[in-house]
Amino acid sequence: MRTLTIRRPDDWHLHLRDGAMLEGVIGDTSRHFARAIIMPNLVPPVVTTADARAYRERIMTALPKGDRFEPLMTLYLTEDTSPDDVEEGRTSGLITAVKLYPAGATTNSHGGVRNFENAMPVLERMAKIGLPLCVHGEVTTPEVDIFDREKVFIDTVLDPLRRRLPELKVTMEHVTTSDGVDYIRSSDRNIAGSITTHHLIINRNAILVGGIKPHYYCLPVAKRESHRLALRAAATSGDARFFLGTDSAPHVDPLKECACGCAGIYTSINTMSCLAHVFEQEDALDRLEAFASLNGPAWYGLAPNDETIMLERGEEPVEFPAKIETEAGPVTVFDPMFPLFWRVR
Ligand SMILES: NC(=O)N[C@@H](CC(=O)O)C(=O)O
Ligand SMILES: [Zn+2]
Ligand SMILES: [Zn+2]
Repeated sequence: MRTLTIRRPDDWHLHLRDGAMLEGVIGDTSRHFARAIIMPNLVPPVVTTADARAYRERIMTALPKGDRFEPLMTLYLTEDTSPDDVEEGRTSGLITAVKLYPAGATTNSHGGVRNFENAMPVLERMAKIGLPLCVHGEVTTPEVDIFDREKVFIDTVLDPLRRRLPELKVTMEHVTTSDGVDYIRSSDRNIAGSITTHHLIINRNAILVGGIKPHYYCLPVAKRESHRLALRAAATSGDARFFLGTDSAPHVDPLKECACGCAGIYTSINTMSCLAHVFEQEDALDRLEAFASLNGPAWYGLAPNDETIMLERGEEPVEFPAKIETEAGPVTVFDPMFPLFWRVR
C-alpha cells in the first residue's frame, strides 16, 4: 500500500452556509482541514466585523465535538463598507480577507459592487494595512459570453485595479482559465490564485454532454479542456502562487435539480481523495503538500499547520455517499466519474 504524509491541509475558499446546512456540512471540512477561508455570501451577507464575529460563533457552535478547526473570516465588500470597520476587523485578528463579488456574478451576490469608484476608499485602506482582497473574477455585463467572463474581468477590472493600487494583495479565486493562470504567472507580486478540486477534474462537457447535469454546474462555469489542462499544470507545478480553494458550495438537491438550478458543487467530503488522484495522474504527488498545505498559508502570512495527515492508496475504491443528508435536505456529492483509491487515514 502506498502512503503519503503531508502537513494538514487548509481550504482557502469554502461556503459553509448557516443554520441546518452549516451543521450538516461542517464536519466534512473539519475532518481533514485545519483552517478554511469562509465565504461571506449568506442571506443577508456578512458585511461588518460584528456580522463576522457572530457568524464565527455560529460556526464554532456547529463544529463537531473534539474537532479542531479555525474558520478564517471574510467580509463581503459593498459600496457602503466602512474602511474603519475593516481595519478594526483586521487588527482584532478576526478578519483574514475581504471578498469582492461583482454585483450579480454568482449565488447571493446582488449586494456586491457595481461602481468600483465607491469601493476605492476601502481598497486603499486594505492596501495600506496589507489585508488581501479575494475576488470572484467574472464580469456581469450581459453582452459578455459566460465562457469569456473571467478573461474580460482580468482585462477590464482586475488589471486596471492592480495598476491603480499595486500594493493591494489580490487573491484571484477559483481560477478557471489559462488566461487566469497566465495572468498570475506573469505578475511579479501581490497576486495569487486559488484552484478548486472540480475544475482540475471536469471540463464543460461534464455539464452538457448526454443530458444537462446540474451537479456539475458551478460558477465560474467549467471551461473547455485546454483550460482544465492549464489549471492542472499550474496546481501541480509547485509554483507558490497557486493553492487549494475547494469552493465547496452546498445547495440542497431541489434547488439544483430544477428549471433554474443554483451554481455550486459540493466537494468537501472527497476533495483530498480527488486531489491525490489528480496529483498521482500528473506524477506530482510530491507537490500535493505545496498546493494543499503550504502555498496558501504562505500567501496569507500564516504558518503551515504543525499536524500531518496520512493518505493511503488502497487496492479497492473508496466509497463516498452519493448524497449527504442534512436537516436542510439532501446535498449531492461531487462525482469525479472515476473510482478513487486514495483515502485519508
Ligand atoms: N461557486 C459556485 O458555483 N457557487 C458559490 C458562489 C461562488 O463561489 O461564486 C455559492 O455560493 O453557491
Ligand atoms: Zn465565486
Ligand atoms: Zn465560492
